[in-house]
Amino acid sequence: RDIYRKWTSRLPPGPKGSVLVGNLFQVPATFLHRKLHEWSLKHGSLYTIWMGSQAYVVVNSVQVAADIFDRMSGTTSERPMMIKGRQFYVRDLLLQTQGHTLQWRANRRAVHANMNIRAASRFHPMQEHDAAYFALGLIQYPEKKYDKHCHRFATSMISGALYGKRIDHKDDSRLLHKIEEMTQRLMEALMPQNSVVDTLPFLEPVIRRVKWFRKQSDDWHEEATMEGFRLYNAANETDSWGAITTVQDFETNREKYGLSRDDAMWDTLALYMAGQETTHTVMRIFALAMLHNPAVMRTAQRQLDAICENRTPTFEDRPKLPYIEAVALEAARWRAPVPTSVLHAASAEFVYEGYTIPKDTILVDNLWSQTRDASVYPDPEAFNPSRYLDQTTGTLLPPTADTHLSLLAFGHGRRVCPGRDFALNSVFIACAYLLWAFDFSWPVDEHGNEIKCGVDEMVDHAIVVTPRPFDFVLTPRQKDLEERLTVAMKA
Ligand code: HEM
Repeated sequence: RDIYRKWTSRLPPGPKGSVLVGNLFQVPATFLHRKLHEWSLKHGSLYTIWMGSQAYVVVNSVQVAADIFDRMSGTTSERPMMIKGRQFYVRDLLLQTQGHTLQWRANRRAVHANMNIRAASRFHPMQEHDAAYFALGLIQYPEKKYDKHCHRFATSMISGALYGKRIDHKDDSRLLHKIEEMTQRLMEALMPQNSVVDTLPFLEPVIRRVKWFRKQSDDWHEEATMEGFRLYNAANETDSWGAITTVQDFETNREKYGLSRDDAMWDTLALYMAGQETTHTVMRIFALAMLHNPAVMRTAQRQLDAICENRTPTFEDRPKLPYIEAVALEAARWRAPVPTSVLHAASAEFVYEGYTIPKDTILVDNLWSQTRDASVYPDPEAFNPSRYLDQTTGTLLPPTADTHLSLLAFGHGRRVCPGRDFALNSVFIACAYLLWAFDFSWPVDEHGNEIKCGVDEMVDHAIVVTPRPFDFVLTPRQKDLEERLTVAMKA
């Protein structure tokens, strides 16, 4: 039946696979985006791969993605069944894997109320403070690797906004690691190539019935519920700078949002899981980009020096710092942290360019290929913040209504990342502080050769792909830097 279905399908053609399992054995266990990109060079902007009997339509160009995920979002905003991850691990309680249901809508509304562009600005004082603390930490704790500093910063931001709990440089608490470790286990379970039951769904009733098969997922669920409530119940009212925490808002407005206490707990956990490693990764990509592109670093520093002179940057300076904003946007595009986004699915059959895409087809929003689409990003491998700027005035170009080119790394349609404004605020202010405070350079070996990390030396953490840890030298570029950062933190 499957073979007949494949032969008669009117899906876009793709790489040839074997008759029974399709492309299953051609799909690598890691760096999936590289294989999908390689196929896109041969099969174009839209192609199909088969994992057993499940069709995956891969969307590779900016225009086709805008058509399918934005214009047709009414039918393309479903999430796949993902029996192992969505059903067994999170029991359909986690926002990012939930179906396009009324419950998901209620969750999204509550999250949007907290993280939309205006609401997210209430966290500016906390973010400014923590950016100064980030820069100070790089001076005071030089033995700690840069990636650990980024990790602390990203975790402190999200846990401050959700629970009002910031993370200290000396802190090595559960807050820093526990949720991340659980997210990692979940991400692995969600990767289709790691799930036998998603490739051979007829096994589902057996696995559902036999407790032993479900041990891993049951343990994960129990642990996540416990950790989630531990954090939720201990949350502070504000982030310590006067902004209402997300938990506090949920507790005040739960009824209005249509959430139970369990829903509210899972929503905060969803934000924590989604916001920690992504933001952390962009900060690592930013440093890698500055080290490989010293001319960009100097242009950014010139703009900072002209606007801030020798005081620390603030959010108030943002409209006058378009180049720094563009550096943050380009870091997210250049090495998209979530290169194949989160899988979407079709909730009904639809026709696109003469192809018929049946209900339940999985849709891969291949952000990696889209962010290398040379028709809209000329010379896509170059790290070039100027692509977002008006070449005459140097101001930020208005967003492209059709294709949101400056925000492509955050996905599409109704599922677009609801934390993007909050994330970009964190990244903007941290980039501004680090560029204002330091020059970045590669360390050298005993022969004077630079010890570099290549732009493609990445680690795959399942869903999030991040640069490997690397060393570099930070040279202070301001007089009395430590004192000034300390003063900025107290301001
Ligand atoms: C620079 C950092 C970030 C990047 C690159 C990023 C990227 C993404 C992407 C690609 C998606 C999938 C969108 C889709 O399915 O079309 C997503 C979803 C999501 N993100 Fe982010 N994200 C970032 C930071 C954050 C932060 C800080 C939060 C929380 C405050 C967050 C919360 C979420 C949630 C809850 C979803 C699921 C939305 C849904 O399924 O309806 N993200 N993000």
